[in-house]
Amino acid sequence: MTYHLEVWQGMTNYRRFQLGPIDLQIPKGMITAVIGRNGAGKTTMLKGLCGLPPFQKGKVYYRGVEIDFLDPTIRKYMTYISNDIQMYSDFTVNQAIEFVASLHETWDEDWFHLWLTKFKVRTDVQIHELSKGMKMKLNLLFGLGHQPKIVLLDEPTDGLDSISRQQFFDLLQAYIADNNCSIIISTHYTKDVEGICDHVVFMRDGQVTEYGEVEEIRQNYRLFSLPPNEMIHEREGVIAITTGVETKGVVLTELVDTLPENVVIKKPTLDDIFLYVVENGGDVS
Ligand SMILES: Nc1ncnc2c1ncn2[C@@H]1O[C@H](COP(=O)(O)OP(=O)(O)OP(=O)(O)O)[C@@H](O)[C@H]1O
Repeated sequence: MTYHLEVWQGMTNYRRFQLGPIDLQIPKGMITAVIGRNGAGKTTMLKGLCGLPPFQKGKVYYRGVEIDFLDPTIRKYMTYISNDIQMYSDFTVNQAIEFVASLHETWDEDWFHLWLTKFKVRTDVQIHELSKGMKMKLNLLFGLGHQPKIVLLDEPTDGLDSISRQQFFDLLQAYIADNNCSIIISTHYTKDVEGICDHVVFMRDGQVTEYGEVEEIRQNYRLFSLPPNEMIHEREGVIAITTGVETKGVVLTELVDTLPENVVIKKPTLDDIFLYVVENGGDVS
């Protein structure tokens, strides 16, 4: 299978931080969430994938062909959308639209205005007069207006209220359905992307600790809980945290039968897997 976007042995070294080596395959027509705590290396990896800047070592492929990050035409099919919005602050929204549209041959005027109207962004005001949420929505539309095939979004919903967040994801789902593209979203807030993403990449300390289809990963584990006085011994495949209220943890699905009979078993959410496996256990398998 040829994946839409692939990285082999991607590495970046800063003075106090090493990212990778990372191997990843990103499928087409899906949303992939990159989840990790602050400083895990999400931004460094997203930027490496689109060459802003490229990984210091390793190769990135688009539809099976190695990307040459010195080639400016990659900007036609790839976009990196940061949530650090400092754009054209004194322009009116209309002036900014005219400017951004002029930068792209493939700018889709109808699509852009459809979503501008849905998002109710005023166009006659200066950008600095817009609320943070409106700026973030406009920023997203600016990033997608030329209809790129690889969309990298760095913590796109940080600071958005729940309705704006929903609108944001509605747009992304409509976009992916129309464009058959790949969307990669980084976040440190798992609940944000639960139910939205099809694939997930968990990161910790500059490394990818787990990745794959969300449903498959959820099937690999079970969440268990016990009264707090019933301790459970952690061992390979079993991670538990005891609080005053209960002992709770995750277990590899194939080891469920080895737990005490009175455990309550549930299917874990992505958030459970992030908390127990990625952040606490590191590696249960
Ligand atoms: N240009 C740089 N020079 C030196 N160190 C850097 C540089 N950029 C990032 N780092 C370091 O690399 C590490 C990973 O940063 P990165 O921004 O990739 O993490 P992140 O997971 O996106 O974090 P956050 O969720 O806080 O945005 C951090 O320790 C950061 O200080």
